[in-house]
Amino acid sequence: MTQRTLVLLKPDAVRRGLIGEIIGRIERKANWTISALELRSLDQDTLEAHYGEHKGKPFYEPLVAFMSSGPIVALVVEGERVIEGVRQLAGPTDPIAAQPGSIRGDFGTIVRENLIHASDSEESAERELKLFFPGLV
Ligand SMILES: Nc1ncnc2c1ncn2[C@@H]1O[C@@H]2COP(=O)(O)O[C@H]2[C@H]1O
Repeated sequence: MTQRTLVLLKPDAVRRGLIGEIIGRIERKANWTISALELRSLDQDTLEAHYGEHKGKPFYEPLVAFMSSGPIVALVVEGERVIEGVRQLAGPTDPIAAQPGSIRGDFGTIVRENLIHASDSEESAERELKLFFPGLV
């Protein structure tokens, strides 16, 4: 089942010099392809659209502030079962609960600053890819 997913390397990953480390882990999985990649800063509209489901939750405002605190790297990754696969590489949301060996488990301690976002379903991937890479066919 070939899929596409949106991956974001969050501002903490960029600040800490972990772009290569994290992208390397994605590249080393067999048969996946990075088909788009961009370093950019996120505006408020994009963040509101991306995190709309969390609006009103206590962590929403600090999350949006964090995500606009520096550049992120946005990637499109394609391949067999890539949606589930990248989320396995990332580990669970809370880096302390994440297994060592996963990206969050190896590098994170803070729930908000958990290094990486990856679409959680085909529906989310479709919506998020349109938002971040509107020119994608
Ligand atoms: N309880 C929480 N406290 C702080 N940040 C959170 C909490 N739950 C989720 N988040 C952040 O909200 C983000 C939602 O998208 P992600 O799963 O990529 O990563 C999540 C964390 O960065």
